[in-house]
Amino acid sequence: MVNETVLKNFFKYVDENQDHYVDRLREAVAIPSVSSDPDRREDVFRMGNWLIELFKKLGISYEAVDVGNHVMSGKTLKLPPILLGSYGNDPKKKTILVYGHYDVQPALLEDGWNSDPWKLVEDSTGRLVGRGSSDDKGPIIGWLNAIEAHQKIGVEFPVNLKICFEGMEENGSEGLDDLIAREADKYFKCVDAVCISDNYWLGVTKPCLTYGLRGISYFNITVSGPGRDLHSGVFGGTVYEPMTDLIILFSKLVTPNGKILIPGINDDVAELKDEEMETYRSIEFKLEELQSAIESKTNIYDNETQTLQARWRYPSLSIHGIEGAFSAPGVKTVLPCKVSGKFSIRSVPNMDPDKITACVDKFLREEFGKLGSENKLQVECVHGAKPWVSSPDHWNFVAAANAVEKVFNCKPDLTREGGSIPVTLTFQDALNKNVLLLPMGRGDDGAHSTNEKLDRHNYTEGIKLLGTYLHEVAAIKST
Ligand SMILES: C[C@H](N)C(=O)N[C@@H](Cc1c[nH]cn1)C(=O)O
Ligand SMILES: [Zn+2]
Ligand SMILES: [Zn+2]
Repeated sequence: MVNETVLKNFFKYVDENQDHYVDRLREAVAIPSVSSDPDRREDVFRMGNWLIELFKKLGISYEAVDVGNHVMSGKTLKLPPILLGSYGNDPKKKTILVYGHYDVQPALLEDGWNSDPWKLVEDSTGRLVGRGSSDDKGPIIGWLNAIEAHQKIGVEFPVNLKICFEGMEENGSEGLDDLIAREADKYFKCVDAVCISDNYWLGVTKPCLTYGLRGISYFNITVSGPGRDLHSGVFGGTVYEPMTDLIILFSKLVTPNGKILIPGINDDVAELKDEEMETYRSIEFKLEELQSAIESKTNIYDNETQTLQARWRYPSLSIHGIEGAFSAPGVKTVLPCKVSGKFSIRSVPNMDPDKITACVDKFLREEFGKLGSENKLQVECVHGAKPWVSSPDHWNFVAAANAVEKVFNCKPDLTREGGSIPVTLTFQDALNKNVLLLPMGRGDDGAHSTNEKLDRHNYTEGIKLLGTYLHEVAAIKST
């Protein structure tokens, strides 16, 4: 049984120290730890060091594992350290592994932010706006705040905690799978279950536990031809233009209503069974919540079930951008000599990353051949991760559901997630343990988008939720 007095004191302490936690998040957001930008790599290291200082303050023993180098945009860069922390080592207690990431997506004021993305600001409704607030700095700091609160109220921590924080999640989690394989029987040996707080509620009111993720295959397709950028007046009409070829290729990938046109891609999608249909009926989700999150009525489907299915159990293809293309304001009449188009495919059971790459490569080469262009095409899958679906019946999920009831006074929805957290399946397979996704933020947080936020309420209740989950884990029979 969980000691209710302990929880009451813990909740009270968290409530009374909210501003301290917000200040801590503010410090973290101020470090622009963008893993996909070579010029920001030092900041990713700075963020790792910031966490190490907090580990030291909280008495968490740690190792900052150097996982070597990688090449990005032609530059050899050091990979940020993977932080492995241990808090407690009592053989009578369960051991929970928590994972999160300290890198973030890029953000520029001119993308449409209402304030500097690296300065956490709180609006009048308690929205804490700043890059990484929800994805994933709020949640990772949430675990550490929960430890600190226990120390301050003088309460024994209910479990042994193993921590794995990486700085490359938004850029393919390089080095992590190998480290987990190496450490499965060492650092990760005593782990009883895994908890990841790195996704979002479905809507804005109801907490959820998540048991599925889509996979991702991220592609770069480069079309090159002329030896340098050219004047379109002087050379336009006389040369094969890389941008024209690329746009034609892009136009062949997907229809406006999301149907992927690459032969073979949809072949392995798991069949929809009656039991799965049942799972959509009980979920509290309204199209209005989606429309509010996307700030428009540009949704493809006019009902909730099809919308959820499109997000969770069918693949999607999104076009993200073109490197090398002129994008600044003004009228530059350039003809770019080399452009790289970026798109990704979110995959679902039973799709396989290698087969996806083979289908994409074959299709693009065939379509490029049809253009009769003298330019060159290069197709590269930058990173690929498999989808993941697990069973929410495990004690790990039951403990989390109990915690949701204690903190939010309601039963959580059981959801799948449209996004990807590549390491989830790795942990499940390498450690042979249950993995639970326990989100802190709301569906309208705008992760990866402009004006990303984490509501103060979600942050503070989230700290309580993570701590209470650990108490529930300690109290539950784990057979
Ligand atoms: C759900 C998680 N917070 C997240 O945002 N994951 C990213 C992972 C990724 C893969 N390539 C680049 N980023 C995502 O789903 O896009
Ligand atoms: Zn993310
Ligand atoms: Zn994330």
